[in-house]
Amino acid sequence: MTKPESAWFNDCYKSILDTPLAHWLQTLPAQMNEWQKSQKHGEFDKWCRLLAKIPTTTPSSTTLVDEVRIGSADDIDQYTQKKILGLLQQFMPWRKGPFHMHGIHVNTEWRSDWKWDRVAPHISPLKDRTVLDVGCGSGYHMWRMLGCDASRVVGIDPTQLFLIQFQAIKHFIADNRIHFLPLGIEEMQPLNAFDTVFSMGVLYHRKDPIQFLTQLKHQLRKGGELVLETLVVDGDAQTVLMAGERYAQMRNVWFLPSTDALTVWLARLGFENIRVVDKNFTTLDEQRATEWIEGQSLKDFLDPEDITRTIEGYPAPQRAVIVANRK
Ligand SMILES: Nc1ncnc2c1ncn2[C@@H]1O[C@H](C[S@+](CC[C@H]([NH3+])C(=O)[O-])CC(=O)[O-])[C@@H](O)[C@H]1O
Repeated sequence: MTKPESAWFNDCYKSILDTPLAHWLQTLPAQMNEWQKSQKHGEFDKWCRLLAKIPTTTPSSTTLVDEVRIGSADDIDQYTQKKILGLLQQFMPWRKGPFHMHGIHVNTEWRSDWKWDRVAPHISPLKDRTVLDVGCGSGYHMWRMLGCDASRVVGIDPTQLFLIQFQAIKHFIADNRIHFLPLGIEEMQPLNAFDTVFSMGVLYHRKDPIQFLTQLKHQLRKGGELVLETLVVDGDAQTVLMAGERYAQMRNVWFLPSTDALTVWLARLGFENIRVVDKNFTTLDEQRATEWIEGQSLKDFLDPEDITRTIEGYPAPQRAVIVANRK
């Protein structure tokens, strides 16, 4: 029997035939076959069996424009709603959202819609653009990109539970313009093809941020737009914070540049028209513990005496959005 992920990947291949991404087919199918053979998470097949149990419904409406909302509670009976809820709970922790499905509110750790509201006014209209979201998490922002009429949205993220969360949402929205591939950016061939590349919340997780930005550039066509969102610190063009073992309890945080330093990096790497369009301290309302995650959230990672500092004594999380074009 065909594995569910084979069907997902095949749909993706079909949807990029005869598009500016067609040359990806030179490497992608072999790479995903290899992934299936040797990289699948121990729980992956179990998650797929749970996914297959999600009832098929006929949503009365779907909106992706101001929020991600699929159908209403009235479209289904209470038993079906409980069944969907129970299955979605199996895919916890749900970090990026929120999602509304048939009256179920997946109240995620993050209000990712607030980030989108800070980003969206400053970018080129996505209508008819081919878009890549690097480090897409559950795919929340991908749905919002589709809501802006992008012609194709591809998300990559190596965390396999997020692929499952994405497919759980896609179960309710059959749309062949949107695909998630369980890859890290470093595994992608340089496609030089996307009109817009988003990378939100990833740069600080990369040990070599210069290489990372170069990899993002090589996914864009000439003139294409990079939308970069990352943790920053105050300071001049020479200021970059390298955290110690942990930053706000996260182990895998490397470089937090100032926006001026980031602008220098981008200019040196061959970007132009570089604009810092937003800067914002993450609030305790935007990232908080809910019933959809197990464990702690931002409040527990800040100094209880002074929330302008992390528990380790660094400046509290401040995020910037930078938009630039590939020369
Ligand atoms: N090498 C890699 N290549 C691609 N993705 C990666 C890599 N390494 C880690 N990730 C993925 O990058 C995402 C970062 S979260 C941002 C989500 C969304 N964009 C958001 O803006 O809310 C931010 C955070 O929670 O700190 C995770 O989903 C990782 O699996």
